Amino acid sequence: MSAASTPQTGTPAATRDGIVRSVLTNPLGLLAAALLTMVILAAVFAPQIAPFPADELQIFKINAPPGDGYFLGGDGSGRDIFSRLVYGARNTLTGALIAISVAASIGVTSGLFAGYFGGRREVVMSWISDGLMALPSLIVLLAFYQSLGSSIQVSMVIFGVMLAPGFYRLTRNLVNGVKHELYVDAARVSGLSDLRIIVRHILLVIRAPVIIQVSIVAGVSIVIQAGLEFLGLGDPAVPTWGGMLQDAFANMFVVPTAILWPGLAISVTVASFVLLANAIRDRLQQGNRVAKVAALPAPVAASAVGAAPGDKDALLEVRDLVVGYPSADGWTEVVKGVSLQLRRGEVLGLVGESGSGKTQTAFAVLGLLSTGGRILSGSIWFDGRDIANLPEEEMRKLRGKRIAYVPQEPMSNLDPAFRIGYQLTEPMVTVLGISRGEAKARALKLLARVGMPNPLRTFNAYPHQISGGMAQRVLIARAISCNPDLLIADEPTTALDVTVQAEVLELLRDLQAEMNMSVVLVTHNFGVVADICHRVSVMKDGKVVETSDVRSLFADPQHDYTKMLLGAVLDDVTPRVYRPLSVKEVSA
Ligand SMILES: Nc1ncnc2c1ncn2[C@@H]1O[C@H](COP(=O)(O)OP(=O)(O)OP(=O)(O)O)[C@@H](O)[C@H]1O
Repeated sequence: MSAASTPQTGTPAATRDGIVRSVLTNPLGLLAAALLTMVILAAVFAPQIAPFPADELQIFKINAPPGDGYFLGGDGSGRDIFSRLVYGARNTLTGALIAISVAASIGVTSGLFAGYFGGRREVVMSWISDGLMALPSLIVLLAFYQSLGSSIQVSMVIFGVMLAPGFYRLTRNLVNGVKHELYVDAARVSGLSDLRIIVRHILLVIRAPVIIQVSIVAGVSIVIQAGLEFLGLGDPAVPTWGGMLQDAFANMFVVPTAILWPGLAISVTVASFVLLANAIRDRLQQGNRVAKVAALPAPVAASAVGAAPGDKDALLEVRDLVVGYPSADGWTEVVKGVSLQLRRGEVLGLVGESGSGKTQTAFAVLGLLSTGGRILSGSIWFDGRDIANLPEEEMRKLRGKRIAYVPQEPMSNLDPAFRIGYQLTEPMVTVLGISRGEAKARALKLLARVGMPNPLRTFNAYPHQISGGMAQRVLIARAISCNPDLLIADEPTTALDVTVQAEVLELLRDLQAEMNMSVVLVTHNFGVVADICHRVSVMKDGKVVETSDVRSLFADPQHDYTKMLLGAVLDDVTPRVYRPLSVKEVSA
């Protein structure tokens, strides 16, 4: 289940390549990247590109029209507008770079530490951040201009400090969102230092939103810088777009077109930064969908494969199921031609090592594959109907009512914001169409049935007020509340402690027998298989390598992989005596 709930993101390099490629395949992203590249190249190679030095005056070219070596004409002092635009790009981008560097280094560093360590550090940093945000940036810049002089670089340093709270808040919130992830705990437990965890694990996760913020702030800095220069607060000796705007504005009635060029340079550059940020954001919102997906083969249509099973007792028959996820090289198959059969009232164990495709097979039956996942071929016959790739509305009618699901992690499957009672009654009201009162009465009976000592108290409790074992019982109660024909349980006892595991397993077995439910039990625990299953399919690398009734599997495993799995479990242990109920006994 872990892999299913944690989509594969590939290596950082691959992800970076993916982002770059998809930004460049987005027309607006490509346009923005091309324009910004031109501006950056102009800034870097200004001395080579500009035909004249930025300050070279030609007295007879004052306000001259384009021509005679001045591509865009002369400004009010007889300087080449084109050359000043090119040098202006250099100074304007440098100013923006200063503001971003200051803002991002202060904001991201403090956000990382405040978010990660929390406590007083976070309180103090948040006060400072809130204080800075409360100050009006423009007034502060004017005040500093008065005392520090006309350097636009100094103004940009101060502006960077004023922008730092934006980065601080973003980073702190992102860190708060990821610092309790299991992989961060695992890194901590494995002895990594806090600094290393922050740099290796957390920074990597938060980098994309920070890049988007950088892009937006770059645009804002250019606008503010140009505004200050336009007000005459820059160094008149340094060519900048804002300074050019001021100069052109002064001569607006003589040469109205002169204002066009710096205005265009500022607008195009700022728009490019914003479009680039949007393109990156769009890419991130698409998750891991790669650009190639459109070219991949369409999934099979429902009912396109084979005929319904002849066996009237068969509730579920999975035939040659192939499940894939898009990757840079096409579809990666994670389930490779799985076939399973399940009769009414039967419990089928799906065993295999981690990553063998058990959960993906179960999720395909539920129609709940993670984003991008598809059934590429095969069929899933449920009660005489092929439900592979059934439209979502149709699938929704089956889920909950006819096919129910018990997850591995009870706590994360209960919404902490709602009482247990609401979470139990809501599906019944929606799926069965009964009244709230009826649903409540039924929920209380179910809670008593799954072994809650005080059903009413559990009904009124929030998820954090009950234990993991109780939460799993609640989820089992919810799963059976609409009398499903098929229950899919994905490692339902793995997250529980050993004594509770046995009780929950016993509960599942009793309920299965009482309701004559068919159950697919995903597990890697042969003890669980022996306790509750009638038949078992062993999976390896996305394929079923052996299917047999449980007794034969333990007595005479056929496949080497099954022998190896059993050997690993049964080494030095006397196999327990096993006698599951037969389907007939269960139905009787
Ligand atoms: N969203 C996804 N995108 C791409 N590959 C995935 C995705 N989810 C799962 N996989 C891959 O599918 C394969 C099978 O995963 P699955 O979760 O079915 O394994 P499992 O047998 O249930 O293992 P476990 O017992 O650890 O849950 C794994 O190689 C996994 O990496």
